[in-house]
Amino acid sequence: MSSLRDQISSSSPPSFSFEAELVSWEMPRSRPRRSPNIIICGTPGTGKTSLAEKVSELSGLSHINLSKYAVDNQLVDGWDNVLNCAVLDEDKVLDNLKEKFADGGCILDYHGCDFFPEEQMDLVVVLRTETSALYDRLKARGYPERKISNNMECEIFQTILDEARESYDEAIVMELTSNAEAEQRENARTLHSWIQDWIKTHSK
Ligand SMILES: Nc1ncnc2c1ncn2[C@@H]1O[C@H](COP(=O)(O)OP(=O)(O)OP(=O)(O)O)[C@@H](O)[C@H]1O
Repeated sequence: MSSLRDQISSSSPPSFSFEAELVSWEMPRSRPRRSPNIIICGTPGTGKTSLAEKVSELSGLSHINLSKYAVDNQLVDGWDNVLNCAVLDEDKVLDNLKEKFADGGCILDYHGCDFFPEEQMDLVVVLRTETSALYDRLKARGYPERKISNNMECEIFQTILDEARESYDEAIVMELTSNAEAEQRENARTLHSWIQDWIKTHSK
């Protein structure tokens, strides 16, 4: 009498195959975003917050002023005495924002951009401002000379633009000039129509 093992090994294959079972089981994927996530970055004073507010008004996406958000939600890791601003605890920030990023529809405004996960970002906007206009804006804020010159150097050496290009696929990095108010309105319209196109394309 044949053993159970023999019976199993000699029996014809079952009607389903193990391979087919495996193929039908997919890796869990992050849920698709219904709206894009956008970072607006650039040297302090280039107009990130004011542009993000305008785009948020036009598009309905939610604006997160990251420096303020991090302070309000205790996601900071000290104070930078040179730049005179809070130092973010990047891990805490990412952990705090991961659900929002997964849903999509965030317009983040922050001077840097390199620590956001590339797969969660759809567009990285880098604002650029001529040095004379930037100097006037920073001076009007009453910033100390050291802070002004640090920020001016950052803009002259296009530090943030390089950071964006090194951290993300260049196809999603958009450089926009932000020297005059008319330009800011134009930038807001450009980003609004980019968002509408993105939503149309991704809802098909
Ligand atoms: N394109 C522009 N033309 C003229 N003025 C502008 C423009 N963009 C911003 N401003 C003005 O410059 C100042 C700084 O703008 P804003 O606070 O938006 O800059 P920011 O990049 O967010 O700065 P920070 O990083 O320090 O928060 C504001 O008074 C704003 O009205």
